[in-house]
Amino acid sequence: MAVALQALPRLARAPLRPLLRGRPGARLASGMALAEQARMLFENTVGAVLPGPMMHRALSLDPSSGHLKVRDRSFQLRQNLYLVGFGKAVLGMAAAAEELLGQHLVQGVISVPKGIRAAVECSGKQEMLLKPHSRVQVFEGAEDNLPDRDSLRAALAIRQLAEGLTADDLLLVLISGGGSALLPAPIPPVTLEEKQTLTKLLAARGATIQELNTIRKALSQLKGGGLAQAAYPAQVVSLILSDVIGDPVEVIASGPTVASVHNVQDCLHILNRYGLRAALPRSVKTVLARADSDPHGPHTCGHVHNVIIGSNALALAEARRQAEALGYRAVVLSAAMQGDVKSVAAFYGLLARVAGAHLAGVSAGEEKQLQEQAAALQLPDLQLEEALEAVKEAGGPICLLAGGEPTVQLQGSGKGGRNQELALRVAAELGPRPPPGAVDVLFLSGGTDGRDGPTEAAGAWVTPEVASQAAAEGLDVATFLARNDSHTFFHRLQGGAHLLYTGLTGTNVMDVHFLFLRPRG
Ligand SMILES: Nc1ncnc2c1ncn2[C@@H]1O[C@H](COP(=O)(O)OP(=O)(O)OP(=O)(O)O)[C@@H](O)[C@H]1O
Ligand SMILES: O=C(O)[C@H](O)CO
Repeated sequence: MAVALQALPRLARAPLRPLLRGRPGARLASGMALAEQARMLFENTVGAVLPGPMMHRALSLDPSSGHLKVRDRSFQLRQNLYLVGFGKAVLGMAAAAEELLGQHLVQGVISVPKGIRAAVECSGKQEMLLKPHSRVQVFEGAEDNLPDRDSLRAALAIRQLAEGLTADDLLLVLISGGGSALLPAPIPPVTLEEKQTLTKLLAARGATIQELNTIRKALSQLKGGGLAQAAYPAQVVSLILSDVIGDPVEVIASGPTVASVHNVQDCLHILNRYGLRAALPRSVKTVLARADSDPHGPHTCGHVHNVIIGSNALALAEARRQAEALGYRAVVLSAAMQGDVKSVAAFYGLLARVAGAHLAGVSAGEEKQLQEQAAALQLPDLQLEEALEAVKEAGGPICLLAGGEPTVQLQGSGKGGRNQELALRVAAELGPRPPPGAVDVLFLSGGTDGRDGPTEAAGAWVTPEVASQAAAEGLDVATFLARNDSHTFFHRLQGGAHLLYTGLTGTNVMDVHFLFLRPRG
């Protein structure tokens, strides 16, 4: 455990070090333990997508004129700024907004996860906390990512603030993943309990986030553009930290400032698909029937400016820059890694062997199989050819980067998360069939929010040797995988040395995967 815990103070207490900026050089790559580099790269990648740096990148204020620039748009501030927010990363986003724009801020309300202020305080990240006499009211709720009474109170306070605005006002809306559960405002007669039950059932039956949020929008006063409509005629600027593949603004936190394009038929199809249509509560049927004959049609959002300020792609771009500074040839493979964790692990196993063979200068017999495996994953942005070309050209240290959110079909009752499970499955792929030649290989998978499933770890890293090291300690990889017990496995292996511990990071742009290959000697 000692080794694993060493990582904690680095991320939790100190500002992240700009990692060896500037001069690349193979000397760096070879002089430093691979595991230490991987761990540092993860920490620094997360550090680049913390709410503060992203808000500073997106916003700038001219203090003399009061002009607020949000990317390419300009807004006049004159003590007319209001703020609302909901999501797992919103506390830090609000703190940065207060720091930047505080003198113009009249009032704010945010809805954030239960316990987040205590966790942030505990980790010493003062910059993610609001000022002592802040004008922003904070509600904590949605334990276990489900809407509850506390988040309902927050949603009502947010709606009230929005409805009181005039054409002279500017509403800043801070949005991040987890926002749907933190902004529940069911359309009567649907009750909070009914919404909770329906959300749970859809999620448990495997509905995608797109499907889940289509239903949430249809039953909500604020989702699907409802918040933007409540704020009209004020101008609305939404700053969005994406936790959904492809960064679709209408899906992230159920798009409260984006007009919904779905109709009742879409909802009924989804409910049918998951066998829920017949058992719908009467209230839900009433609201859906009403929406069908709504004379106002969908919300209009012409007064809204939606801006994505952070995403998985941004994290990967930073990881690539930092890996290059360490002397690696770095390539981003995909920011849309999804699909069953078993297929994703098989892909990484094959990729490591093919890339390793190229580096070792031996023939890569499995290249066709790799291409088939990649095609089966259907990743829209996969840069496989580019990556393999880079490996062939580089002939030296390589770092392949990807991100997204694979899915785990839970079968056992063990303790784990999708990152630890992916890492362990990659270890199982590489153990019996490691890459050929004298090449060191390391694979890391980590959740940028710092919490992988219901565990305290953010993820884990593995090498092809993990399976045999585990066997020497009496741990059988296949047995732990069959129980979905990856966390217990890594916790026991070498005293937890392969686990990543960062604590709650205060951000969330899905997961990142790093594959390092380094010729030995
Ligand atoms: N024992 C386990 N082994 C592997 N994966 C697990 C296990 N238990 C839960 N999970 C996975 O963890 C995920 C839920 O955890 P988590 O809260 O980190 O993800 P999330 O709800 O997608 O939130 P976020 O997007 O903010 O990370 C689910 O995808 C679930 O399948
Ligand atoms: O809150 C939500 O809807 C999910 O985290 C996706 O953004």
